[in-house]
Amino acid sequence: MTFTVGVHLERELEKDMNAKLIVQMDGKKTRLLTVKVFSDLGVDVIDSAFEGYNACVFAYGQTGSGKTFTMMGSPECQGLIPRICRQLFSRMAAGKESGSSYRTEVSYLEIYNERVKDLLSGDAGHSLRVREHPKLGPYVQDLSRHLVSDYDDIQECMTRGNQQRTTASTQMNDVSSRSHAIFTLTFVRAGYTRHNNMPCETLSKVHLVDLAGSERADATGATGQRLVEGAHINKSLVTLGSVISALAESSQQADNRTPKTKKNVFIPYRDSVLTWLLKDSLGGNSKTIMIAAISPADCNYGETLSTLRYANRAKNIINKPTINEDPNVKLIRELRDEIDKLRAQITHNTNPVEAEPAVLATLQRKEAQEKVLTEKWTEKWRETQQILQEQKALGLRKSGLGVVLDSDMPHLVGIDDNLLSTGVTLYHLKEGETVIGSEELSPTPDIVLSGAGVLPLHCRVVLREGVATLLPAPGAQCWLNTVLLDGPAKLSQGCILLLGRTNMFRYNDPAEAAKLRQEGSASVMNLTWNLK
Ligand SMILES: Nc1ncnc2c1ncn2[C@@H]1O[C@H](COP(=O)(O)OP(=O)(O)OP(=O)(O)O)[C@@H](O)[C@H]1O
Repeated sequence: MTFTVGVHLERELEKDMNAKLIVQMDGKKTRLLTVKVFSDLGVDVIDSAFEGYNACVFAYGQTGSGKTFTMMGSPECQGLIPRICRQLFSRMAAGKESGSSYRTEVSYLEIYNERVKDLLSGDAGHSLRVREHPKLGPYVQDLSRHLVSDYDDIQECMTRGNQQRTTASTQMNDVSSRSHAIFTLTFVRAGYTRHNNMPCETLSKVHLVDLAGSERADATGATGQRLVEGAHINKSLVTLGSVISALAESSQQADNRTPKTKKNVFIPYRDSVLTWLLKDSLGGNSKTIMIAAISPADCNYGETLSTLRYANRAKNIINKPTINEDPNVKLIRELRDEIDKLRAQITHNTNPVEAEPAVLATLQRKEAQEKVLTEKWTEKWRETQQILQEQKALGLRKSGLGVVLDSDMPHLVGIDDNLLSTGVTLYHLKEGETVIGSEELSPTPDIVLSGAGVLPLHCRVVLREGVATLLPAPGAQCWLNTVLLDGPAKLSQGCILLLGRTNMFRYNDPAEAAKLRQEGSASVMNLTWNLK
């Protein structure tokens, strides 16, 4: 039997939709033109984040069908997660130019054998508890969240998390994911609208989920640990299936115009950690996309059919996404609306004359309220941006087993002579004056020291145009490179300070150090110290 397949765009509907030809037939050859998954789905996710909607993408399919390849990809061919992150940051860069500000945090977890593990904490072996907040819904207690300010930061998180993820070799896939992984971006966008200078602040949560693959034990040849993992994976995927079916049924009922036939559909979110954590994404306030990954092989016919049935049911779910606006910003907008109406009322003088003083008084009250709220919001956002800049300046990053602090601000690093102390202390010096003393001083000094010989006001460090000068308080013991100071002294890169009898610090000035490195004189300076 022969089939003839004609491929051409002829239906008016297809033409009206500007559809493109993606299947070409040439004799017995069939050519499928590349379908651009990122432009189709990824861009929607980024748009949603910028508009303040929650979004979720999850890849579902049997083991080895390409879920991880679709979501994460490889260094040569990036998947949806890195592409979405990259594009998000390039859009942010454009937005910053037009006055918007952003705050992005990342968390990355895996659900392995029904236990949640933080892929970005130093202690990934430790399992975390899932709890439910009455308003905000399910969340993972103590999950680490990482501030990221550019694509490099986020890429570092992805790489670190992927290295921690549980994978194993099975007969179906050399590097099979044995866990569900959820990469979450929490994205805040704030600024002022151009046309009426209104504060605006929205928050969006974007979950990017790479599910573990469904598998048949006979096909994967799993035994022992792999079999246990497979059982957990399958159980949570069955629950996901039940949740999807129940939600689809509930959505169809909501569409049904005869309310008498409606019954409450129970959604078994809590039957698995995966569905519990994705509760809002699956059936609530989120724009959610399911990617069905299927195998083209005939031997996987049954699994492929099952995946397509899953996807078909998921299609019927109707979510109710809403823009997550900051409550204060919403209040300011409502107040401004009221103020506009009151002003119009006074201008058009539609009310009886005796009502006017009352209207005026209300107007003044609302204006004062609006002013205070706007000022508070502006101050809060300014502080957030300052903290972000300071954290970026602090630049904590992991390097192999070590942690490196890339600070570009002048700072003091504590050198502790207490054998039992284990922490590392770093104090940034701010532009202007940094007050150093004990906690007896009021107001509290910027740097609080304790120990023998520390006066309430011990000294001040004045930083102006990159030059730091230490000014000892009268009678205070301030030693600079073993010399007791009797007046102001300029601090230079690498010098050692002893304040009181026990507080020792090294002063670092990254700008000065970079200059010295360029001049090649760092080695000379080191030698000088050693000789002293
Ligand atoms: N579109 C593709 N192009 C090239 N290689 C692909 C593609 N999709 C998947 N692969 C390759 O197929 C193998 C299996 O893919 P992947 O690990 O993404 O499957 P998976 O569905 O995540 O499996 P599991 O559920 O077992 O984790 C990998 O080696 C991957 O590089």
